[in-house]
Amino acid sequence: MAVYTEVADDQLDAFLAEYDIGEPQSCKGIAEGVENSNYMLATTRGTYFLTLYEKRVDPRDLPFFLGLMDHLAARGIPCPTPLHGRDGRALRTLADRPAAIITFLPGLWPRRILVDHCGPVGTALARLHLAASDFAQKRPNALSVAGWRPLMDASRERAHEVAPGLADELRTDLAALERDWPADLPAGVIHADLFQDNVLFLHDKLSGLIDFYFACNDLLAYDIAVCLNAWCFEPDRSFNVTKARALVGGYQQVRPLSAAERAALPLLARGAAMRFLLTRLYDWLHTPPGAMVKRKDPMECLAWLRFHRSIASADGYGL
Ligand SMILES: Nc1ncnc2c1ncn2[C@@H]1O[C@H](COP(=O)(O)OP(=O)(O)OP(=O)(O)O)[C@@H](O)[C@H]1O
Ligand SMILES: N[C@@H](CCO)C(=O)O
Repeated sequence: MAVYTEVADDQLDAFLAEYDIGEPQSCKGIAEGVENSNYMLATTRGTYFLTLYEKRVDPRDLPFFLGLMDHLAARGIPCPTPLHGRDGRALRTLADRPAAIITFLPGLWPRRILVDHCGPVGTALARLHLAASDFAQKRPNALSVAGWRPLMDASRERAHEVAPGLADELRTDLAALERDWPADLPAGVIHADLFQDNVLFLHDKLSGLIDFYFACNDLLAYDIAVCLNAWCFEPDRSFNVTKARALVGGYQQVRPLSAAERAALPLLARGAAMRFLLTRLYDWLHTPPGAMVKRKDPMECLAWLRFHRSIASADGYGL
């Protein structure tokens, strides 16, 4: 259960006294999620989402994440809005942790991805990119190509515990990605983790984009590449070109891709598969037994990576 930090009643009362959102009625821990402690907070005025940021979030990044949500919500993106206290601050301290209250969005994330989910996800992603284009704060992507070798080094010696020969297999991919990674494609603020559990739907309509805690500045097309991995593979790990067409089609209704972005998609998708493989591999090997963190399967990403390796152009995705 993702409640690492318990909040005592008097701590909550003192915290809420800084806001103008009524009296607390209940504050229930939310079991899902692994990074932070999350609570559904009901007050006499409404329902809110309270997060206490745990150790994997660098507190120095929080003004970027909260400022970005403010910026996007003000431009009509269906993302949570941070609540500001009477002193104007959205970020404060609760139970010795950095903490913030954000609006509670309606909807549920889709347990089974359908083609009909993919178009709206692409469209929402493109809108996010455009809406963030005048966001002033910057946050480099620590998990882009320059960050992959150190991550690999941290797992190399034990990678065979996950799959025999894994480190050797990844060596060639990593070298190719480092050599060919594009530098001159359109860049801006990206979500960087728009997986199915970060998109809410209500009555078949996209109702929310959440979890901006990997957002950063990077290539816009890389965000599409993340989504090709996250949304277009079936549980049997086969690639679904209909989903890819819907996703990229939805994106291009709002922001058409340049020829160079289109051409770069196979490499970017291979890179995105590498990024999630390496963080999952690291967590797999370094999470102590009994920890509350639910580990995700790195082998799923290896299947994605192998597929993208075999794709020569965007045509290979049915685009
Ligand atoms: N603003 C929000 N409104 C409504 N539900 C939300 C909101 N933010 C998150 N949730 C829901 O709360 C749960 C936990 O959130 P989330 O997944 O962001 O947690 P997390 O600790 O950051 O973990 P992770 O990074 O692993 O996803 C999820 O079920 C998500 O759908
Ligand atoms: N979306 C990530 C988990 C971190 O949010 C993954 O699937 O590995």
